[in-house]
Amino acid sequence: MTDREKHIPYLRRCVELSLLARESGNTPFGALLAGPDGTILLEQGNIEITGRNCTGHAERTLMEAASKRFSRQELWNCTLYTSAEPCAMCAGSIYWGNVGRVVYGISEKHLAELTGEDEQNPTLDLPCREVFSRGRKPIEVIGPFPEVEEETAAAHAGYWK
Ligand SMILES: Nc1ccnc(=O)[nH]1
Repeated sequence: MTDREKHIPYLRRCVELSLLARESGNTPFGALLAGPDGTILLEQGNIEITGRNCTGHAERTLMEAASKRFSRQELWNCTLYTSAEPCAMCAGSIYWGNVGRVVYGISEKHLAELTGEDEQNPTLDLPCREVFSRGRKPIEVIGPFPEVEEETAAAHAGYWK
């Protein structure tokens, strides 16, 4: 198995989490935190609607939980997996939370095509690599993954107006 292939089961789990979020009345996004040995430490779906919280994106909510549970040094050796590329807010929380690696399924550009003109997700056009490039530490970013594009997009099918 190549290093790239090792990420795919985690991204598939993020898609499952995105579907669970959708079933629970939220937008279809899911994220998880994996430790240095690949153990899944935390899982999180989007909670912005049921939580009535505009910052309830899956990744930012995951980072809040992660920073309560783990030290900054521990988080630097962890990987945040997410169904869709983190927005600028979530990239900020990953940066401040000190997670060293991000792996995502579909790009923000692709997400913008899926969400279209829907006011509920006015997708930003600011790739997370650009956000991290203005920072003071080298956060590794891997994505998009064409291998999971279809199933990730399927979790959004019929959701956005
Ligand atoms: N990548 C994401 C975009 C929008 N909402 C989320 O929870 N996650």
